[in-house]
Amino acid sequence: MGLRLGGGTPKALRELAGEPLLVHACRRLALAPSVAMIVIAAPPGDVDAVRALVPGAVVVPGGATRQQSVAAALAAVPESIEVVLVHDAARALTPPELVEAVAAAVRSGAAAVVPALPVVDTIKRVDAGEHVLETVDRAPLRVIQTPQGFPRDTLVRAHAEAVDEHTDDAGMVERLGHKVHCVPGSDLALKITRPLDLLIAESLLSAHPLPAS
Ligand SMILES: Nc1ccn([C@@H]2O[C@H](COP(=O)(O)OP(=O)(O)OP(=O)(O)O)[C@@H](O)[C@H]2O)c(=O)n1
Ligand SMILES: C[C@](O)(CO)[C@H](O)COP(=O)(O)O
Repeated sequence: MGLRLGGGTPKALRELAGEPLLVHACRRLALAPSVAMIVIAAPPGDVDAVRALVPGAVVVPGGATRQQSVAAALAAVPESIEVVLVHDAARALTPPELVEAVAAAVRSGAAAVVPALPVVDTIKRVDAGEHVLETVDRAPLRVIQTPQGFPRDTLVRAHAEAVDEHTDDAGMVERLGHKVHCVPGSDLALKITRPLDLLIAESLLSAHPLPAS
């Protein structure tokens, strides 16, 4: 619903440079040679609007949580598709090269692939009163982005066997005991979450337009 971004419109439909985030995201996905089809889990009240925005995509109603939305979209992926990438419309400027790198790593045999960036700030753990308990070693920490890639069967099993809510799909595959492989993430794949992120995205978009087709 884009509550942290504000504005009263489901986030995927909020505009960046005159076009919905969803359209920016799908355009970049479609430019990755590995992407054969796009399935969108849309806000349930906006399914028709989303179909009109991305005519080539399969559109299904999303769920109450991100995990439920992914499960709904996954159920609409044909059996013939062997590699599934799960992406956030909120990461609207994710470059096609990153999409392709994730798909390639899955094809090379990984059970789960995530784009990862190093942590740039000092990280501290705090108690309920906001008192610092410890300063965490940030060297082994990573910020995780999307798209996240999986062999279809692995992702289907992870969703079928999930007993609690996860903030990403790789976390569910991790729970099955599989190794999750990191590929270098991208600053362009930032998740547009707060109003500041929209300003940053505007600036990134003018600095990194897609090549004219
Ligand atoms: N029920 C939901 C909730 C989120 N998402 C998607 O998951 C991605 C990451 O979620 P987030 O950034 O948390 O989006 P919102 O849930 O819209 O944000 P907020 O929590 O601020 O409302 C977004 O592309 C969003 O569209 C989804 O498909 N289904
Ligand atoms: C999937 C994700 O984008 C990876 O960083 C993130 O976990 C989504 O989290 P949100 O709380 O639903 O924004």
